[in-house]
Amino acid sequence: MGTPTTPAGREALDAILADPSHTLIALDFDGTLAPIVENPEDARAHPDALPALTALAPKVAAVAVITGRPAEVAVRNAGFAGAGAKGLDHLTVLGHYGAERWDARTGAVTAPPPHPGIAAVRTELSALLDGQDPGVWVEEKGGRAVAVHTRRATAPQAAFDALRGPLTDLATRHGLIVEPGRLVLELRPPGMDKGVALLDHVRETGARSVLYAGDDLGDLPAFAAVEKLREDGVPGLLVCSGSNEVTEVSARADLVVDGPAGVVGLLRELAAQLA
Ligand SMILES: O=P(O)(O)OC[C@H]1O[C@H](O[C@H]2O[C@H](CO)[C@@H](O)[C@H](O)[C@H]2O)[C@H](O)[C@@H](O)[C@@H]1O
Repeated sequence: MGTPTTPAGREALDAILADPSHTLIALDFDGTLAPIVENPEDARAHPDALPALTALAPKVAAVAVITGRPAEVAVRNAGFAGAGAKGLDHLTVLGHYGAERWDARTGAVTAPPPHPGIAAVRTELSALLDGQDPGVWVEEKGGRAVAVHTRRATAPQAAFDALRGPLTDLATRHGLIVEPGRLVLELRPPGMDKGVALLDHVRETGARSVLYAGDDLGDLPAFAAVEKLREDGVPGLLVCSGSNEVTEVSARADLVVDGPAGVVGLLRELAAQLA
């Protein structure tokens, strides 16, 4: 298992190893548990993710996946609902940045009503994207958000930069926010982020230490939440699933691992050490 490069990270790892039954393991999905691919529908958890999680979950207080995806999409693409997910009864998936929730114990999804701004934005989006590179496309997210992807454009970063301003104006006019990610600009309701979701889940589970792993800008509120928990005396280990697309996350992390394969290796090692 890699060694955290910061004193706070080493303290948190020691706390996790000493008292795993009060540890919350919280993980992002895309880019952290699942390798990045061109088509979001094709994203699947790393093949070793499920075995690693089923080995680790019974040894800790709780495991949560906190994702921008609809909860049921993350559940399906991670393979959490199938027979291979034995031992994951303490697993919760917090979708749409924490606005939605799926619990392994019940298999049910709870969600607030859709924000009316999403339908309004959807009707204006085609005109705004008219004339864009044909590789720019819109992901529908169950009527609760829309994501404009530029990964397939001829010049992905230039398309992202050009669209950011107009999409922000559009979102603002309809009471939404823009969540920038890895070559994606998501228009979604305000009021929830991964930091709020993580703090709520720490309170709910009574966790006394936390590990959070993420790779993207949308994970930074969760990183800030862990930093706040540390100030309040709750040790937290910040893990970056490293990529060459986002540098802000590795700069804030205690431990940088090599993408989803590295995250899964860390989870597996943790499970082995706790045995
Ligand atoms: O919070 P996350 O689990 O990281 O989800 C955030 C967004 O991830 C998805 O997009 C990213 O992954 C795609 C599949 O690998 C990739 O094609 C895209 O470029 C990435 O940005 C997802 O499609 C979005 O809806 C999520 O908001």
